[in-house]
Amino acid sequence: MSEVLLSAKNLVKRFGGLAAVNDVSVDLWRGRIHAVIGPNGAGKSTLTNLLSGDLPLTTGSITLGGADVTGRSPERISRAGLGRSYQKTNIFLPFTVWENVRLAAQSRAQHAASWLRRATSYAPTNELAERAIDLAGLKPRRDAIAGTISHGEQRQLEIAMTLATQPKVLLLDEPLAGMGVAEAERMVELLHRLKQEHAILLVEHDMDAVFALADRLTVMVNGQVIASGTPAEIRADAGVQAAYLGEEH
Ligand SMILES: Nc1ncnc2c1ncn2[C@@H]1O[C@H](COP(=O)(O)OP(=O)(O)OP(=O)(O)O)[C@@H](O)[C@H]1O
Repeated sequence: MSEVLLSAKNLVKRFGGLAAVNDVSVDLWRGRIHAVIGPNGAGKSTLTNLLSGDLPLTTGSITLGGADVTGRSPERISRAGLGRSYQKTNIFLPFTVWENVRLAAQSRAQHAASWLRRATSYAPTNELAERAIDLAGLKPRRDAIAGTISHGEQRQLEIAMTLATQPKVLLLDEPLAGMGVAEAERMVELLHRLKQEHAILLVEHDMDAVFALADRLTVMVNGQVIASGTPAEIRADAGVQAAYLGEEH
């Protein structure tokens, strides 16, 4: 069933005199992919950093799963259900796919007395890791060393590591960057699968993928939203064509 999992209202981020994000509001729904597009410097990464708590807001508010998470640390926002994949990879290359995902799942399960627990009590963490690997389509590569798998598979691994923390909302920053055609197609299929259970915010430069995937789009230029709507509405928007899409096509 569709529901708003994340709601950001009137977000502003100023760096000195520059409003990198200027009065941006966005709702993320379970079952929908919401893409944010715009030219370089539009404020897409800054917006993502505000939603994840990696940057403090100047003003604005964010609710996640109904709870007000405004001003919370990235760790607390993550625990409240937000999962984020970073452009820069967090993968331990000498470890296997399984070990990487297991560590990600474990990082969430850890608490002060975890060193007292018996190995058998880690079963739920193992299950989480197995499920995340399966969902990310990496089962055949489960025991491969992360440094030996393809670039596309490493991006899938980052998503599996994010899924292992059981997020409700996924923020994906350029998941298709540097991918070949076949890898990109696989990632598009994966994102289609993931949206069934998650709300997804997608920042991506590959416009073919964006228009194939997005249910809603927000177009940013110079920190501001110049249009928001369905892919068909955005395609038909004269302002968007002039400000952004016209540059590309
Ligand atoms: N930490 C910072 N300090 C000062 N200015 C910043 C900082 N981070 C970003 N900016 C500025 O904010 C504006 C928005 O940058 P941002 O990286 O969010 O854009 P973007 O849309 O993600 O661009 P790209 O597509 O190139 O990644 C730019 O003018 C950038 O120079």
